[in-house]
Amino acid sequence: TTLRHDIELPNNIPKLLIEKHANYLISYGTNKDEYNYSQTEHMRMSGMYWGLTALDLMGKLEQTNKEEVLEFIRQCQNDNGGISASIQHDPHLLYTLSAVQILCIYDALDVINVDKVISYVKERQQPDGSFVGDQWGEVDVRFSFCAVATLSLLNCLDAIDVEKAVQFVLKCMNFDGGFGSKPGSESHAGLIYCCVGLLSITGHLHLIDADRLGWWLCERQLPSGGLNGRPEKLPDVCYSWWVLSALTILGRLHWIDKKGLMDYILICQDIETGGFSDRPGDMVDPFHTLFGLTALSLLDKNFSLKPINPTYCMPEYIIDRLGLKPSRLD
Ligand SMILES: COc1ccc(S(=O)(=O)N2Cc3cc(-c4ccc(C=O)o4)ccc3N(Cc3cncn3C)C[C@H]2Cc2ccc(O)cc2)cc1
Ligand SMILES: [Zn+2]
Repeated sequence: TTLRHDIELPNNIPKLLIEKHANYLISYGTNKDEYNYSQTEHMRMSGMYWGLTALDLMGKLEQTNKEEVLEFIRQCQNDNGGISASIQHDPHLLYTLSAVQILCIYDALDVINVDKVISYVKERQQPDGSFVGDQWGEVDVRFSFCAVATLSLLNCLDAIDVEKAVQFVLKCMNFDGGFGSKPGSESHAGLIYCCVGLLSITGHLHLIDADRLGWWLCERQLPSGGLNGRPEKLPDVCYSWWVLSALTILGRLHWIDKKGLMDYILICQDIETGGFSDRPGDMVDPFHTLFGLTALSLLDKNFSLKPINPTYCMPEYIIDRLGLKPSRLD
């Protein structure tokens, strides 16, 4: 038998500890001298998006300091329109998307210069349709997703060449039905989410082999119930989100053993501190806390969580308010 990387699950599964997770996220953002907080300055804008989206799903957004967040975002917009992870850092498509997602949740897009964000994103597109993340020029299909998601949230997709952006995504498709970060790169669940999400926004899902990709995604589930991101890897809560959101968009969520995955995710809660970790017993962080909650929201409506939109990883009611209709296969 092939040696499977996996973990053993204990038999008592805790229920979803919403109050603990809300307190963990609120205090993560408030005591700024705490060690972990200082280590994440280089990705602060994304960290804020992860924490605020999780709090909104739990119905706790009114416990956040909206004015402080809006002032921070305003100070992170650079002269070229791009938005950085922290004040005085370099702008990047990753943090421009996180900032726009936060402003959509707070319904406060007026605190930034939207026209300059649009031109910053447009300037990142390359002749082959791909996108670079910032002025250092690294190409990665993750940045294509950031560009398309940002512009669609700003209702301005026509600022870029959508057909060429789609062509580049198709060059990243592999024979296993999955997608890698660049043409020829190995399939990976996180990149599959980015490519499926981009094709969902632009209305090109018919270009995907949904059965072949759906099968590859279901193969991520291990005996522990958890999902990994590539064959032979260990399970990890954040892959629950990358795999489940892609399967939901492809209309094949029912191909997964939902109960097994739910138990795996619930075991990854820290019942003392609140928060979710990648695997049981590891350190929790806001990243895995968001993706544990969004996966549970997709798996079962009976957790007291708001519905999550699988394409944008934002609360469904925000996508509805923006009048956006990302496509899905039924
Ligand atoms: C702890 O080591 C890492 C490694 C990579 C990163 S990352 O920025 O390239 N990134 C996001 C990420 C964030 C965290 C984290 C810790 C504390 C906070 C506070 O907000 O956020 C932790 C991990 C992490 N990773 C790494 C990872 C997650 N599961 C397995 N791994 C190896 C993902 C990584 C890539 C990424 C994914 C989505 C996204 O929107 C942005 C970046 C960050 C920390
Ligand atoms: Zn992870």
